[in-house]
Amino acid sequence: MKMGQAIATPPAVEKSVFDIKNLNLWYGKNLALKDIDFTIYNNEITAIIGPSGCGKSTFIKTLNLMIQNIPGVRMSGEINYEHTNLLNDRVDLVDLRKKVGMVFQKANPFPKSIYENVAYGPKIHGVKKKGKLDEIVERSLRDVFLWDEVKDRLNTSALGLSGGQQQRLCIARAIATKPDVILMDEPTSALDPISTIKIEELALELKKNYSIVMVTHNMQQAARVSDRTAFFLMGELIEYDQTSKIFSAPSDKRTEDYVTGRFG
Ligand SMILES: Nc1ncnc2c1ncn2[C@@H]1O[C@H](COP(=O)(O)OP(=O)(O)OP(=O)(O)O)[C@@H](O)[C@H]1O
Repeated sequence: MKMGQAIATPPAVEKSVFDIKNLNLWYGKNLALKDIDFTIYNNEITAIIGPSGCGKSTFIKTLNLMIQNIPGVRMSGEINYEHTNLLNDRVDLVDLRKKVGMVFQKANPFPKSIYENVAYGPKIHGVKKKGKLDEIVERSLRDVFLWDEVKDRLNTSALGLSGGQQQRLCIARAIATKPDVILMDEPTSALDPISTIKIEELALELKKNYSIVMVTHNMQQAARVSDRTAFFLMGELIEYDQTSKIFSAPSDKRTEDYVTGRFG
């Protein structure tokens, strides 16, 4: 190397968290996911978009195997997570769902106190000491920017919170067990615009420590928060790329038609 020559910074290595290959999923005889190849990367927000019925919810529910609760579901292919193919290897579902947490469209806090909602997961996973639980509850509620709003009413019912607060509580409940991945299935579709913005800001903050996969009907939301966007159509993954590319210069005409509002 010559004197004064700059040392090139090697490109950051993108680490994947899920590596999905040839995933097919049937509800009875109906093929709902067709040959999906999909890599989900660490510390990113991955948005899943597409018209109603294209398979977004089905896909996201394969990642923590929640889909298996539905009778008649059959899958083939590979869902590789932490060197394990979730479809072939024996998987401890309690452990998987600790690592791959989920938040739903409609906030679904347990009919218990705010404190108990957050402490629930850690207790199941063996944390018994009150001091440790207190610490986890406070940290989780701080991480979702809810602590200051609820610290004086931790022992009151979670059902007394507003919709937006309930959704942040559900995210706190998901992160209390220190997952790797948080799945969000239309997390803001039942919320007002201010609560929606709060959840989006929260997702941007959380991706520093977690990987987030977010199903959304709202294309502006995908464009605002996600690093990569996947466009599904009739069970197929049509295009998956950097979000900026999907919204400004998609490769597939069908993606372009969808993101420009020509159908959907
Ligand atoms: N429990 C089920 N049993 C049978 N078919 C189902 C079931 N759930 C979904 N499907 C079918 O699978 C396909 C994909 O549905 P899915 O709910 O994944 O779509 P989606 O993109 O999430 O739709 P939406 O945006 O309306 O929520 C649809 O044809 C749907 O009818």
